[in-house]
Amino acid sequence: MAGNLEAESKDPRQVVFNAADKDGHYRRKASQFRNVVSADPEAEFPAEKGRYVLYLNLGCPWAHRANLVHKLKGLQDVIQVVVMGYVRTPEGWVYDGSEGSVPCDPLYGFTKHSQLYHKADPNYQGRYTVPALWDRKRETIVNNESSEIIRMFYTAFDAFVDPSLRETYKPLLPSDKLKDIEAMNEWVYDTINNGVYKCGFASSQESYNTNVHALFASLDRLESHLAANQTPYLFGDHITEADIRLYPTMARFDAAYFTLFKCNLKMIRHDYPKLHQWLRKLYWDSSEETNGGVFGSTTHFVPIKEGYTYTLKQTVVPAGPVDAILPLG
Ligand SMILES: N[C@@H](CCC(=O)N[C@@H](CS)C(=O)NCC(=O)O)C(=O)O
Repeated sequence: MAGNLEAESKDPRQVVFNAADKDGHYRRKASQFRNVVSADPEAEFPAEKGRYVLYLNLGCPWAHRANLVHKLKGLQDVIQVVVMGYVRTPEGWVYDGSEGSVPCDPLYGFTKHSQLYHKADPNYQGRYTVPALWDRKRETIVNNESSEIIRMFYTAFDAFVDPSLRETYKPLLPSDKLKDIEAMNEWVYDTINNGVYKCGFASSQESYNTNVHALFASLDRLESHLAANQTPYLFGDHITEADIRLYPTMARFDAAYFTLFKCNLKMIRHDYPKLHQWLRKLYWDSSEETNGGVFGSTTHFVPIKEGYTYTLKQTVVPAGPVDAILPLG
C-alpha cells in the first residue's frame, strides 16, 4: 500500500510527515512530467531564451542539483528561477517570502506550488514536488525529475551560453566516463541521495537498521574511491555529474541528516577525511571550475536545517554542528 503525507493541523510547523509505507519502508514515487527540452528547433519543447522557468526551494537536495547546474552553466539570463518557501505545509510548498524566496509566484500570482501543477494538469494526482521546469508558452510542466532536468541543462541551451561553459568545452558528462558515472549514480542514488530519506522517513526499526548500514557502507565506498583515485573530483580533475549529484546530500549531511534523519554512525567532518576535503573544496571554491563559486552560493543552511526540522514535525532547530561547514584546512 502506498505511503501518504498526512496533514493533521493547519499550522505549517505541525505537519505530520507520514511518508513510509505500511511496512515502515519509505519508497519515493516516480516523477510524472517527463518531457524533454531539446536544442532541436523542431522539437516539441525547443530550447529558447526566456521560455522556461525553474521552480525550486532552497532546502530540497533534488532542487539543489538543478539550481547548481543552472548556475554552473551560466543560464541565469536564459532560464528564470523562481524560489518558493522551504517549510512544507499541509498543502505542500507555499510562497511565504522566507529567506531567499519570493512572496508569490511571479508568473500567475499563485500562493501554493500545487496551483502550478493543477494549471499544467487539472487532474494531476501526484506530489507537488520541486524542482519543476515550466514552459511559459505551452503553460505546462515539461519535467519534474531533477536527474533529467540537469541533463537538459548540460546541452540543450548551449547556443545561449558563453562558449567556455558549453558541454563540448567543459563536459559535465564526458563520454569516456559516462559508464563509470552512471554506475556510480545508481548506488549513490539508492543508498545515499535517497538513502538518507529511507533512514529519516523509516517508521520501523527494521527499515531504519537496514538503510542506515547501507548508507554508511556506501559512504565508506566513496571514501575508498577518492583515496584510490587521488583526484580532486570523483572522476578526475574536473567536476562531472557524479560530483553534482553527490554534493547536495553531502552538504546537508553533518548539518541536517546526522541529527534529524538519524544518520549518525559517523560524521563527514570527523570520519571521512577524503569526502570532507572534496566537500569543502567544492563549497569554498570560487574559481572558473565552479563558475565563480556556485556550490557555496547555492547552499543555504538556514533553509536546510529549518526545512528538515519542520518537515519532521519538530519545532526546535538543532544548534550544531558549528560551523555548518568547516573552513578548508
Ligand atoms: N525524484 C524527484 C524528487 C523530488 C522531491 O521529492 N522533492 C521534494 C522536496 S526534497 C518535494 O518537493 N516533496 C514534496 C512532496 O513530496 O509533497 C526529483 O529528483 O526531482
